[in-house]
Amino acid sequence: MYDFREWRHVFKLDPNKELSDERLETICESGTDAIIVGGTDGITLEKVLDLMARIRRFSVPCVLEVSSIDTVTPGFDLYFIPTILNSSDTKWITGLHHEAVKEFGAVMDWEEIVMEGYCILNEDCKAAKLTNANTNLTNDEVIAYAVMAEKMFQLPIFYLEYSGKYGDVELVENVKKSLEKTVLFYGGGISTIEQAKEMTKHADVIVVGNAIYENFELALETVKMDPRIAKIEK
Ligand SMILES: CC(C)=CCC/C(C)=C/CC/C(C)=C/CC/C(C)=C/CC/C(C)=C/CC/C(C)=C/CC/C(C)=C/COP(=O)(O)OP(=O)(O)O
Ligand SMILES: O=P(O)(O)OC[C@@H](O)CO
Ligand SMILES: [Mg+2]
Repeated sequence: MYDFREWRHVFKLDPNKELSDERLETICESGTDAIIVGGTDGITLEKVLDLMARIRRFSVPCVLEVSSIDTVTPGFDLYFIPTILNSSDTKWITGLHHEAVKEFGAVMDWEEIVMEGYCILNEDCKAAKLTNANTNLTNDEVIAYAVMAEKMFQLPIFYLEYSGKYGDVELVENVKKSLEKTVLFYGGGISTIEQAKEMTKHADVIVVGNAIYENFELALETVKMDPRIAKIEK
């Protein structure tokens, strides 16, 4: 299923982190809607290619979330391109994107490319530091970014990013209410099925990343928040 509008749950795998073949198979066959390959630091083309080849043994949709121009490679089902709406450096909003389109424009298949408007809210996460994101935002300011993503820029995805920290459920609920068409991704600190269920009530898609590397069994359980999968398991 390559239509991210239908997704509810995805795992984000970091090419810079170790995962055994057995665990990778369990993740890919878990019933999750897709695997996103992405991370902030230590990402090399070699590591991306290796992880892509290992995921490709399974039928789950496989997405590259592009974090640098040097690590883009053909072979993924979709390419998610972050633009950090609350970055204070234009490089992370349109700068690198401009360079990439200059370099790859002629070979880019726009049907496979999906823009993500990020709002990063955990000041301590690597992505916030790298992009110099202004995380000191009121709820109204976050909502304004969501509305800009949808109404001004017509971005298909708005991504509330708390990487490494469980976020503010009420804010996620209010952001969701402010969106009509743009799909709301929530990622950050989901490590139990209870948290997965709580965020799923509001976000369209929840993203589980670090928990895979920290408590594999609990991370795996987060898939079961999806009634489609829970039903199969009953
Ligand atoms: C033939 C061919 C090569 C086809 C492909 C064509 C194609 C798709 C070309 C790409 C074109 C393009 C426009 C590329 C974009 C260029 C680019 C580098 C944009 C910038 C992206 C960006 C803003 C990156 C910043 C880092 C970031 C926000 C990454 C997102 C992932 C994220 C938030 C991870 C969370 O952090 P994590 O690493 O998990 O943290 P921990 O390690 O602490 O867990
Ligand atoms: O790693 P965690 O905290 O689960 O966050 C998931 C994802 O949003 C990271 O980009
Ligand atoms: Mg991570």
